[in-house]
Amino acid sequence: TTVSVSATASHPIPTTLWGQMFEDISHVRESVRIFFKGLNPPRAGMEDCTPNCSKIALFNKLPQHCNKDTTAALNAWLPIGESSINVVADPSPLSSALPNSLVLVIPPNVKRDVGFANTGYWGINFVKDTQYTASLNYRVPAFLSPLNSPPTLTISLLAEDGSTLAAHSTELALVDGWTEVDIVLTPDRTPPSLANRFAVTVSNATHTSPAGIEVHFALLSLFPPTFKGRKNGMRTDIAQALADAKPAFFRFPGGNNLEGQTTATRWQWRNTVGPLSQRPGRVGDWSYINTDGLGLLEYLHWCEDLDMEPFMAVWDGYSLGGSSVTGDALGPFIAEAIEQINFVIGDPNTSEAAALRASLGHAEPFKLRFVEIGNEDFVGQAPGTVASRWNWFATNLSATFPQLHFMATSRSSGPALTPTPEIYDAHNGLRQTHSYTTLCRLRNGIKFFEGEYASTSTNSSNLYGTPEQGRLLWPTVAASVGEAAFMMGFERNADIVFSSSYAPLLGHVNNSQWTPNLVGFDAGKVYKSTSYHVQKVRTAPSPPLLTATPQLFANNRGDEYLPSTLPNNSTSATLIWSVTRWTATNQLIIKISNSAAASQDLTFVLPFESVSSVGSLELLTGAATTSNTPAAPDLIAPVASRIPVGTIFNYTAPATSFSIITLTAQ
Ligand SMILES: O=S(=O)(O)O[C@H]1C[C@H](O)[C@@H](O)[C@@H]1CO
Repeated sequence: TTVSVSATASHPIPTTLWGQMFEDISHVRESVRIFFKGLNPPRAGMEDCTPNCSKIALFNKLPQHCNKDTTAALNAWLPIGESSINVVADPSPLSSALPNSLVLVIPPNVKRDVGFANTGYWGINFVKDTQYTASLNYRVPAFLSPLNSPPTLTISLLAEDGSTLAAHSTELALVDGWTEVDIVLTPDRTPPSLANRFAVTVSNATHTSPAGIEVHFALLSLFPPTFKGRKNGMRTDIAQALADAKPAFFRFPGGNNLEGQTTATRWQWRNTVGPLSQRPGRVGDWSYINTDGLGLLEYLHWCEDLDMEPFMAVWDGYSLGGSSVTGDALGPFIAEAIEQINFVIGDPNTSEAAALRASLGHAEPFKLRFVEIGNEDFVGQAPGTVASRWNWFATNLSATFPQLHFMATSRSSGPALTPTPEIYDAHNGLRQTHSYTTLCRLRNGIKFFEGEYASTSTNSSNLYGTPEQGRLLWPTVAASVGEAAFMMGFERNADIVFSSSYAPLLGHVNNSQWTPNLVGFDAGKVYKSTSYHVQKVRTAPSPPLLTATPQLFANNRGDEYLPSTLPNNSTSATLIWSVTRWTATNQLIIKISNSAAASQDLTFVLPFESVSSVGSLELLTGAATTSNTPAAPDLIAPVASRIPVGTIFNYTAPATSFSIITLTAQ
């Protein structure tokens, strides 16, 4: 195949082309940050726990949305010694948002320590000399019978064999009301496994009260060191992996998890900001409870810390259960969206929501240009309701915030919306072989955010089935090579595709509601998939450096597109390429995706006077069905090398491979 390249760029590559989308799916929101968090009380009449609830366990919210006295409310909680533990609606709760407590009952005449422990999100990773920040609240409803000395409260980190890695003891305050304990625990060694525990015990509490003595606990949390030291921040290894992919934007809070199954259980920004004790959490849309310990302000800090701009969604009246609000009834929800936006960009002197932001330490507005109206507002829609809701939201929000760009999330093919959307967030599931043609959209002034795509299955007629039906558990080399081809379609169409993101971004390997995911993780490690290696994209237009750890799309976005011989764009095509240029350094970036089972030869013809004689090659290849998995996390990684190039040069793309060739040409 001969590829002739034009020296005249057809269009720029937008800096927003590559980014990340995030939502609380597969337990990412909590376990990427906290080992476990506050126990939260069930509000009256909360839904019964679904079986999955037992998977949520950890200290988080579990009990909040599970009726008390249920085994689900105690999952991952273990009694220590001759104690019994339970979750109750506390008559004197820590806060109205958290009306439940975990109750430790200390029986009479107990001789040994009693208490409870938590096993974390399928384990807890402790490392020697690392500082873990523990916090809890307790109250002793009825004072212990007069004792010769006050009981001792001990908070400790335990290894699988029960040995103590770190511990801190304080006197149990026999006062009416809640006492907060905040301490730092530093393990004196690294335990051999992840099967470790966070433990709370009470000693020296001997008494003779036949019914036993209760100690109530609430809002317990344990934080590892966080990315950039943010309070209530992100686990450093996961945040670093995401940062290394140099995302230009960050879409949040969903995805399905924005929508709620009902209007009442939608994501509500105000319930996700302020002190953790004031965050009631909600029944999320992926079969488990969201504590909302990671809320709107934490998302915005995340954007600042990774130099990403927010693509923030507002709830638009439609919920996954099929209920939708339309017409005048949308008023309160439009007001809620206006306050949410004002929390991000408003003036603290004129907006209460902006003043709340200032009171939480960020007086300056955050950077915000793009706001999505809902998510996938085409699923199960009563005809036309989305048109009505879009009209209400787009009309009111653009009148209030004329500087913002609003994205529609219904299908651009219909129903017709007024006002005409400037942008649609299109979602493309992809089969294993790229569907390059999908991208040839109408050019009618509309811009596209390819907001969710991934190669999900080897079965093009069943993209979201079971593994037996072809669904991928992990990205495979073939899937990632297919995505690379699809992504080159974004470059070729970057005059109308201004942004794109793979979905889902993250998934806990011990309990995912979706596969494949770009980055997997467990309590101790991060697993970078073959698709993650393809995704890494730089935002800043600076020359790609042949770094020690080769990056693929990262460092290789280029800032303008050079037309070249168009590849065969049938869905059976197996050889796709694109050429972009860094104008600052006259470097060409040639990307080639070969999804065939055999290598394919290409000849590049470059219309430049002088071309470097040696180029850098970053190559991702391997057996088509291989994946990086927890068992073999680094099986497939990009390999950097140098190859001969020139004004005319040949390149053989290996079978099932994605290649990036960088050279200088002027
Ligand atoms: O079942 S789907 O609609 O395909 O769910 C997809 C689309 C939705 O926005 C996101 O939350 C989810 C996983 O990426």
